[in-house]
Amino acid sequence: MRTIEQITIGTRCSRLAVRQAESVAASLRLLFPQIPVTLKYIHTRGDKIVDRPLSAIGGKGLFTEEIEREILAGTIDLAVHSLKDVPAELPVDLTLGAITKREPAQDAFVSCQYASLADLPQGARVGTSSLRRKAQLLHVRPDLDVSDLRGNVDTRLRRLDAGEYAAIILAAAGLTRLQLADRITAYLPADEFIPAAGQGALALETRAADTAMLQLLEKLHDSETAACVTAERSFSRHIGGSCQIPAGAYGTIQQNRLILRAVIASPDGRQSLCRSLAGAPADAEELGRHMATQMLAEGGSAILALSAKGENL
Ligand SMILES: NCc1[nH]cc(CCC(=O)O)c1CC(=O)O
Repeated sequence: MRTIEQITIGTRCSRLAVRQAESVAASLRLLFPQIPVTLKYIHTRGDKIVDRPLSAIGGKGLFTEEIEREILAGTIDLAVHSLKDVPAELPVDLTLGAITKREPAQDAFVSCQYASLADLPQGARVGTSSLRRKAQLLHVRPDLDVSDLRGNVDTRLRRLDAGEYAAIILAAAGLTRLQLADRITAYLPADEFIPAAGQGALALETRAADTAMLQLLEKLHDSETAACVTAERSFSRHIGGSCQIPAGAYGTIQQNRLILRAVIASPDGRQSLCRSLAGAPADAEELGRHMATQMLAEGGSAILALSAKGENL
């Protein structure tokens, strides 16, 4: 097994990505003071596309491909990703060496004028580009004018502040990590606004054969978070989920039981199928698969077909 003499972490250039990579670098330096840790900034395809909704572009791994290529080439050792942005299937020679302890996974309602979703006037404009958020918003408030909002967190907040939207929806975790938690007007309840699989957790991706690195990363691994996100990602994978589809999954651990909630919705929010299942944390993968099979059979397939046809978009 090689001795690790230095660690190069690859990161996207957005303020959130850099903040996340820096926090992992700081943890590594604390745990292994003798190992120098440096960051390498990498532009991804997803970063270059700012004018169209991601759901219209398609292609998995928009934010990860270039970075993965560098891990495989050995120009970086490690990538720090928002787990939510990591496709369900990884390239064969790569693995997630650690899942760090999750921040609150909920979506945040952010507004300059209104205290909550319920306070929004009829027909108010709400910004988000996520099909899942759009469907969930329309499910409870069909009157809303949900319109596209892309860009990094700062850009989205700036557009809200400029008055383009009555409110926007963002992951609470991103705001918290950027020390912008004071911008969170309200947390959307996770049982009604089921977050995206992996939301709020960070994944450390590395070479599957790099046993020395994997051993070192174990120290950053949070097994409760890992069980939850394993179930969530298993669900997504088994429904064939991507950001093209309004679906969400959220696991929590209560008294040593893994509770998985999931949603499959139509893009217009009119149909929304929600289920909750419990199982042992050790069976997380199986729990996600079981949830997917059950929901697809109970009408999920028909709802997904609406997304595939692009109906009601
Ligand atoms: N899709 C972009 C993205 N990827 C991860 C986060 C937030 C941080 C996280 O979920 O860990 C965000 C921004 C958002 O959804 O508001």
